Amino acid sequence: MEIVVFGAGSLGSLIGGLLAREHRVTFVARDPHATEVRESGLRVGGAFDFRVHPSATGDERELRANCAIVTVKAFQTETAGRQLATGEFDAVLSLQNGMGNEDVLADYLDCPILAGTASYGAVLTEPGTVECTGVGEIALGAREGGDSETARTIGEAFTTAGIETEIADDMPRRLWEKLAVNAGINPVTALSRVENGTVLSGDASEIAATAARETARVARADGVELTDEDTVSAVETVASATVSNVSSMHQDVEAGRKTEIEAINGYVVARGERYGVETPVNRTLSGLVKTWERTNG
Ligand SMILES: NC(=O)C1=CN([C@@H]2O[C@H](COP(=O)(O)OP(=O)(O)OC[C@H]3O[C@@H](n4cnc5c(N)ncnc54)[C@H](OP(=O)(O)O)[C@@H]3O)[C@@H](O)[C@H]2O)C=CC1
Ligand SMILES: CC(C)(CO)C(=O)C(=O)O
Repeated sequence: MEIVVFGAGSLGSLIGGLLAREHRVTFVARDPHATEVRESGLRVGGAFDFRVHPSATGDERELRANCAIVTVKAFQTETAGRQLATGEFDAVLSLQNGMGNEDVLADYLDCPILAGTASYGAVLTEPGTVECTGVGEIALGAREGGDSETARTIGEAFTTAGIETEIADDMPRRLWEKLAVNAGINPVTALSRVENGTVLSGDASEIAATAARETARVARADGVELTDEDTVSAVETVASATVSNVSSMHQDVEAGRKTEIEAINGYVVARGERYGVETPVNRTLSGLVKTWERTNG
């Protein structure tokens, strides 16, 4: 299969590297990473140890492939959609965190847009080298839920490349559950500068659980079956499985980078307003992170 990875940073380089063992993969990446991959290949370390040689370009326009995988940060999705619209793809799959990415892509693209979640951990440690910090799985399917032939085809391509992949007919519920996990863990760990395991006890646990319960309430107002108990236990399961992880938002604030707060807690607040669901903890967390962004990001 011909696959384009649009935004080959940490996650995109890992997933693209795994796929390149079986498929023809092109990275759309920034320099110096793109040049290093083009000239010397990509080393995948951490939980893996191999080198592959995908194509790599910084030229985002007029690309063609069976599938484009979008792995830019949520606030870069609109640019990705605009650039991908200059090319031709049978399908586009978002593996990003946060909500609304698929809708933004659908605004620009005519092909089927698939939703996905990734529980792999990845860090681009230097140009040409990505470390897998946690082997997880990919779930992908139709963004509106239900069966999808396109999702099955792309899922098979992932599986052939040795990626643990589930074809899911309930992506809206999965996206909301992942959103609840991120809404609970990410801002709490970022604002307190603690590892994920800290949200398993004390005040941090209560704040994360409340943010997750608020998210579940908004999800239900949006027509998705998600219980408070399921979301709180999802937060606990992920925090337990990633005890020593530095969450992506914590990494962003440490590095002085813009965060994905708008697509995570900001989305919960905005959707809550639409349905008349109160989300005071998400509003507070979102407001604090945005205040930090305005003054430091
Ligand atoms: N890393 C992980 O372990 C996981 C990440 N995710 C999610 O995946 C998404 C990506 O995360 P992550 O990989 O960590 O982020 P990164 O910032 O490492 O990767 C995105 C990359 O895309 C590049 N990029 C953005 N726009 C363009 C463009 N127009 N052309 C070329 N390159 C571009 C960025 O460059 P620049 O920074 O210069 O803009 C960056 O190198 C996020 O939504 C994240 O929440 C989900 C699960 C796990
Ligand atoms: C699951 C979690 C919280 C793992 O750190 C994550 O997705 C993130 O850091 O963005």
